[in-house]
Formats: sequence, structure tokens, C-alpha cells
Amino acid sequence: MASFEASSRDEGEGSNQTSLKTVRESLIRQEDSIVFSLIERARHPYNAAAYDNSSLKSSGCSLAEIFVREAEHLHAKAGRYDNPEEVPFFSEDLPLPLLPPYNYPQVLHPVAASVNITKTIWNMYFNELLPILTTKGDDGNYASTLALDLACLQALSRRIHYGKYVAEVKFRDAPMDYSSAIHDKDREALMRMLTFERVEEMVKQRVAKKAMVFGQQVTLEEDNWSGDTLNYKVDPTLVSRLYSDWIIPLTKVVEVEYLLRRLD
Ligand SMILES: O=C(O)C(=O)C[C@]1(C(=O)O)C=C[C@@H](O)C=C1
Repeated sequence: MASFEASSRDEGEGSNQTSLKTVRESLIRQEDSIVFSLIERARHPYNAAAYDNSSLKSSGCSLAEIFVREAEHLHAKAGRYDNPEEVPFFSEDLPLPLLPPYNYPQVLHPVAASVNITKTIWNMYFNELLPILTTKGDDGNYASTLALDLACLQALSRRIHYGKYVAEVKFRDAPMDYSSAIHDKDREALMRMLTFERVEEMVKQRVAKKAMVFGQQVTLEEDNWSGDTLNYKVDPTLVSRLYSDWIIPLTKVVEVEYLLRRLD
């Protein structure tokens, strides 16, 4: 992608450069899904009843949990989790796909399946993000709200766990450097090696810009296109903060966890 600014460590020649470029292009595309899904969820107020564990006395869990569990059940039948990029929140007892499996390319080391931070993503989404993304109140549209939550959770899980792919191409690019930190189980060294601050800065700026572009009120009157009078559907600084406080740090946690097991 032309807008991608290479940092000094990925200016080398060869296919690894292409691979890092390719996985970053996927991260850029995934930004669109994340920003759109947040804008859609923000149309509804918080709708607390959907998240309250005591609302459904018989089940002891929230409507949100039941919704995601049952949706994942259905998605598993349609083969969603055959794709190693997709990580379910409730992986126990998922049914097998109904169609014969598609042959997804095996890019990752088999240990990738054991790297799973869905609990952290779940808690971050419901405890930290939703309360600041939405307005207080209840409009009763629990089914629509939860369908939108599911879209947000899936987009976030996919993006954050995509750190496995980013880590894999970085490892292939510099196996000797990474191997020594992996043997030493040196998390800090790994974190330092995989961090590109300039890239992170660009990601944060780009997602804020996407929130401005995707979240405009589009009308046919010329005046409404002027930047400062716009009322965005989701605060662009919130989207940027979501990336800087949670999405990027959690992607890096996935990268480190994957690398630590990469030589098993
Ligand atoms: O692009 C990379 O190299 C990544 O590892 C992804 C990512 C991100 O989450 O956006 C994470 C760590 C880097 O510091 C830069 C960006």
C-alpha cells in the first residue's frame, strides 16, 4: 500500500519485506471493519440489561454471553473457525463445520492455536470500551445491540490475534535475533524488537482520520462537508485512544506470546 511508510528495519529486499507489507495491509483493511463496527454500535445507548448477569436468573450469565455463544455455535457450523485468523470467544464444544474444510494456507507454527487472549478482549470491550463508546440509556433494541457487539468483538479478536502473523513474518525476517531472545525467554527484548513507534503513530492517526471520514453526516448541502462544523458519529480521538491503549498493546502481547512458543 503506497501510504505505508517503511521503517529502517523493513527496508531490506526479498520476500520477507513483502510479507511484512502484506500483513500490514491486512491490518489497514481491518481498521475499516473496526471503525465501521464501532460507529454502528454507537447508534444505540449502552443498554445495560443486555450485559447484566442477574437479568437472566435461570442461566446465571448475561444475554450478551448467550448471544455470542450461540452465534459462535452457528458460525462454527459455517466453518468460520477453520480459518486460523478467526478466534472464537467460547471455543468449548463448538460443532464441526457442515461443509468439507477449506484448505487455508498454513502460515503459522502449530503453537499458534494456543495463543488466545479472548478473555482480555472480552473484559476490555465490555468493561472499558462500551461504557465510553455509548451514551447512557436503554432503547430496548437488545438484539440489534448484541449483533453489533458481536461484529465489534469479532473484528477486534481478528485484528489482535493477527499479531501471530505479524510475529511470524518478523521472525522469518530475523530468525537469529529473535531466536536468542526466545531461548532467553526475554519478553522485554522481544517487545523492543517488534516495536515500531513510527508505525504505531501512523496507525493512530489513520484510524482517527477514518473515524472522521466514515462518521460524517453526509448530506447534499455543500456546507456540511467543511471539517470543523461536522458532528462525528464516534469521537475520532476515542478511536485513536482505543488503538493506542488497547488494540496495539494487545496485538503486541499476542506477538510476544507467539514468539515465545515459536521454537517449541
Ligand atoms: O506493524 C507492525 O510491525 C506491528 O507489529 C503491528 C503494530 C500494531 O498493532 O499496529 C504493533 C507493533 C508495532 O510497534 C507497530 C504496529
